Amino acid sequence: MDAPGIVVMGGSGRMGRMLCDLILTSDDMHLAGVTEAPGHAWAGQDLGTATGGAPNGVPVTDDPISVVARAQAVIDFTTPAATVAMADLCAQVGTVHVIGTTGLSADDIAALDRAAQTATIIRAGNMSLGVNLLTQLVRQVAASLDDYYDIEVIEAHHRHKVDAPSGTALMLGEAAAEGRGVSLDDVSDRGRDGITGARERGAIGFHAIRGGDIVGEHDVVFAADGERIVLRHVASDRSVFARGALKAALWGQGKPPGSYDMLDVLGMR
Ligand SMILES: NC(=O)C1=CN([C@@H]2O[C@H](COP(=O)(O)OP(=O)(O)OC[C@H]3O[C@@H](n4cnc5c(N)ncnc54)[C@H](OP(=O)(O)O)[C@@H]3O)[C@@H](O)[C@H]2O)C=CC1
Ligand SMILES: O=C(O)C1=N[C@H](C(=O)O)C[C@H](O)C1
Repeated sequence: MDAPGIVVMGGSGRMGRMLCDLILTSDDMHLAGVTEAPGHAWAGQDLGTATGGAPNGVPVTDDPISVVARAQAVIDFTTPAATVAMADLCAQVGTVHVIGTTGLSADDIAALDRAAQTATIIRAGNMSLGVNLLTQLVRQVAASLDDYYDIEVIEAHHRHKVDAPSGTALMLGEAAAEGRGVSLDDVSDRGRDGITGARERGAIGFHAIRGGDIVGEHDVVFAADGERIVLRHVASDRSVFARGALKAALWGQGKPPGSYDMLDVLGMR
């Protein structure tokens, strides 16, 4: 069987560039095309030429259907609006949709769930093995401690990041809430400022640092009187996210329609 054809959305983005480079050197898949936002300077060009090299036969387009219908998977690290539109297209043509985009609203997630009735969607706020393992550890620690231990999630990212809390912070917060047997919506306390009053017992706090070129760092703190447990993940290279996404694209081949995440892909459930 031929190696699956992959379409990368937003090939000029930070994650898009990393994904294209990895796929172009992979024996397990080939780069079937790259999509860009309507009117992007690269649209209509060959990817090799657009990136200042020799032509490599990979089309860049702002008309996704022309490449998606002939591919086996789309990898999408873009924006919520672009992701929701692509989920509809993947549902129509039966292409696996791997989603790393964060900052999705409840309405966006509902739209993705509707698309997943006919499409295979794999979505995670963090595609690295390390963070997905960390979610399991956080769930376990939260289940072992009572709410005398205050939980705070602290994340740090580069100055260009547009959403907060990060998708990873929300995954870790969800894991902590699950471990504690509560709903995150009921206990979430985001970005304190001013005269906030004393901390509410049982709250799960979120704090975001933005600066420089930080790739992605997350601490989950369990703080009690007299001791503190800190679970930490540090990403120093975006390839950890890209490799997870490529693994998901291959794993999704032949899977029935539905909503999956990286715990499914990594066999960690
Ligand atoms: N789940 C995970 O493991 C990870 C998730 N992310 C998330 O991925 C997303 C992207 O991150 P990052 O790569 O740093 O961001 P960038 O802004 O560098 O890249 C996003 C790219 O998407 C492009 N784009 C926007 N709209 C469309 C469209 N309709 N069709 C095709 N391309 C489009 C943008 O183009 P233009 O600039 O022209 O608008 C841009 O090139 C964020 O939500 C981030 O949080 C990031 C890393 C890991
Ligand atoms: O925007 C980023 O860069 C990242 N986004 C993801 C998130 O929101 O958690 C994953 C990673 O931390 C990098």
